[in-house]
Amino acid sequence: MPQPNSAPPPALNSYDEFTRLDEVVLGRAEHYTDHHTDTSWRLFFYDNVAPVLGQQASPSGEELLPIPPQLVDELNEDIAGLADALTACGVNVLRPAAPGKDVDIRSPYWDARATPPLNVRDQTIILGTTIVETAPHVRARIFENDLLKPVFYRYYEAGGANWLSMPRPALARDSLDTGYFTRQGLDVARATEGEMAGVIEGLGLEMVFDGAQCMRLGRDVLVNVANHNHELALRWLRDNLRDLRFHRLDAMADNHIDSVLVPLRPGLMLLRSPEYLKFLPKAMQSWDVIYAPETDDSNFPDYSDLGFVIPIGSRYMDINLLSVDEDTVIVNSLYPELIDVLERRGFTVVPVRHRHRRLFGGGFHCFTLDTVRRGGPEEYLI
Ligand SMILES: NC(=[NH2+])NCCC[C@H](N)C(=O)O
Repeated sequence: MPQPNSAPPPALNSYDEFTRLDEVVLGRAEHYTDHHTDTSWRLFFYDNVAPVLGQQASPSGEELLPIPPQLVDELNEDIAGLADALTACGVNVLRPAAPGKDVDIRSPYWDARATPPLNVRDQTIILGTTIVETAPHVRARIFENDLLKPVFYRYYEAGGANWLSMPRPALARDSLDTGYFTRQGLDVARATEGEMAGVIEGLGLEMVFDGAQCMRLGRDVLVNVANHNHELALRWLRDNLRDLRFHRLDAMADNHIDSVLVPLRPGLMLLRSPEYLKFLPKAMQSWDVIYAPETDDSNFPDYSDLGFVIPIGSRYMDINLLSVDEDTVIVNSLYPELIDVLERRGFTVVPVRHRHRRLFGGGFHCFTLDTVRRGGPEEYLI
């Protein structure tokens, strides 16, 4: 509960990715001890992990893949740098509660080692003045938002904020759609074999969706739909948030799109490559584009000595920048090529080091949930 003398929190208001940021939730990585590489995890990261599954992911059929603690310490150091940079930019930084221990969770159909609330972009979308909790794909993440509840109640108690939650999926044996991969001719056996989850008779594909499948542009929201799990979620969004216009992006990526596309200001976006233009709404195809510059392998740490080499994120993770306002962006200092391009376009770049972005599946946009920005439900797609 708020202390009697503390200033009232600002009202939840977040309609876009680029207007002036006043308050943000920044994830944390304590107790990130393992990747629980069950079927839900393997399918979620299949684009990145398929080539290495069967090698490092489960060397002896074990589902828990221990993460060397040194890497988590270094990740926490880099997140502390991000917190300092945000504060120096005048942004109020809130944190999820800490898990306080390694957490094992169990549903009637499966069990999992819980993931800490690091990529807080994923299980929630702020749509204007509404907190929308989404429907996790990865079983290990199903209770992750519990640790954000103190923050959500802070806004809810202050008034002005609505709070909705998609139906919580059971994530039973047949809940997840493998269609995105099979349509590309890929064999998903390496993800689905050894599936431990129980069956719920009569339950097929469920609504399953992550917040990071959306990009917000005022009244318009782009939504990546790569399979039937997502299709159900898009319908739910349309039914429940009637003042917003949702634009379906047809399988622009397997799930998240924030390492493909980041709108920088009205009329200008950062895009992974020209191949992605065709997925965007017509009105956006005429925007000015900054394409992600090539980067060097030397900008990525070498993990061979640690024997831990599962990249769950792609080489493009650093597209995933966070805008403080339409002229100021926080960018990984280990992507100097992008910093250079943005500075030449007149941006003030705040460089923050982030070493292990490919191991924890997130960049600065993923690690943050921007709860208070100044923009409203503007019309940017005209
Ligand atoms: N919000 C996030 N966790 N985004 C991460 C997207 C990562 C994307 N799948 C890639 O490998 O590039």
